[in-house]
Amino acid sequence: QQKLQYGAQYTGKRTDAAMNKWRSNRFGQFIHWGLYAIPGGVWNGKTYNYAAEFLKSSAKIPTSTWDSLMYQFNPVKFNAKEWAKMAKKMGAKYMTITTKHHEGFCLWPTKFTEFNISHTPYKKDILKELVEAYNAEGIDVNFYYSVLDWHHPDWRYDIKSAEDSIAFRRFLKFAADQLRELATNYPTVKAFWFDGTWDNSIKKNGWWTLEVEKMLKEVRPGAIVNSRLRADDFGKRHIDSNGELMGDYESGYERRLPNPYKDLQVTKWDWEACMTVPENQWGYHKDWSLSHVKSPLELLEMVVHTTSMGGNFLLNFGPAGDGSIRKEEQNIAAEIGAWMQANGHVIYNCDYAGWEKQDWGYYTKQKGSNTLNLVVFNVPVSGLLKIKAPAGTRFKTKQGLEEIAKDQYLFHMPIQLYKVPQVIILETESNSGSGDKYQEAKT
Ligand SMILES: C[C@@H]1N[C@@H](C(=O)NCc2ccccc2)[C@H](O)[C@@H]1O
Repeated sequence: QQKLQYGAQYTGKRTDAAMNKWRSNRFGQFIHWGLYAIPGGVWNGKTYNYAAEFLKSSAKIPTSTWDSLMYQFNPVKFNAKEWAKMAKKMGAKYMTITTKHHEGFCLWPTKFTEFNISHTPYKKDILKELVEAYNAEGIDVNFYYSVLDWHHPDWRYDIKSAEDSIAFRRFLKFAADQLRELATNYPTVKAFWFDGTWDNSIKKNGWWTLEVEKMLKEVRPGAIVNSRLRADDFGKRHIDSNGELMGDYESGYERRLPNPYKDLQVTKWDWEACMTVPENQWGYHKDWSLSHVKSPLELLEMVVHTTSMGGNFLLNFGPAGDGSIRKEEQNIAAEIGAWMQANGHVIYNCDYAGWEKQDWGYYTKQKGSNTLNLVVFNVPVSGLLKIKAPAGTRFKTKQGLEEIAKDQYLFHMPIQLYKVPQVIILETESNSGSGDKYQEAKT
């Protein structure tokens, strides 16, 4: 253990009301929307199959050319209330919006750069419209903010000279000013999702990442920041040089989930996974035939998988440049929403149950309750669900449950065709403790 000035500020999970609400939300909608949605992955008639929000670099477009897209940004089909209603129907409890992505274009009328929504034909404060529409639906709003900024002249990937460090100090002040502006002008914001913090320039300025965390929590008490913002005294990111998680939740799972057998360490802290519908498209891409597009059921399984390991799941939508939501995304929202409508009680305010995962699916548990939720994705041909209970567990539920050995059970599922994941709720005795019926075989 060494004394760190810019390391983790506390250990263990936050248990204040703001963090408890963030944790209980479990399922959120990510929205990537910016100038990149206008070309949608196509430039001069050529389709680029890289992530659409990287078109500027994949098509080697000069900054001045890219930035002039601002004068075309006029989403005539944008309707914040419609987006919010769709998210509500999907069962999202929070929404994270890209206030500024790597391109540097700001969705709010910031004082600190002209490269913002007020200089587009649309003019109005899109961020304000979204925050109000989503909050009106009872959905919390969080802000994604990319520190990496391809537009700003003082951005540096590394600090190699005195000039670099003078320019980058100006840049860090610019970014801190924008973040203070966001925390001040949109007072219902709940959390800040930092991205674009992997470069050496940031790793060499860990002090700034802590200063931003402190400032945001001062301006907006209860505010939540992700581990991706943070670098410590030695440039260590997410986890400090003493092995402690920095920020309020771990944000390393991007387009991948922790293994439910091998990565159980994640159940010890708060974490969030973010996921694209295609293989790797966050911004709107015109051509989704270029990769696998995940089905509603594939995505729903990820939601349940994440809850079963005590994490939040942030599912990405990439609205088109005109403000419309593509049909695949509308369909996902409707299908996931239908299941969440009937079964949200096994997701919201649920957590890791501590039971050994089985092939048929996932366990979740309502905090402090004696009910155990089984969410079945893979119905065995036998119809028998294997359950290995913690030592001495006693079930209140008898229906369908067959004890076959010490702490080993089979749950009998009715043999039928299942088209959606099945939820089975088992009741355990509150003080399930010692005493067992079958002796271990002597082998
Ligand atoms: C949450 C996602 N993070 C962004 C991302 O993948 N950035 C990675 C990256 C950006 C720039 C150079 C190399 C790698 C994506 O554009 C999404 O915003």
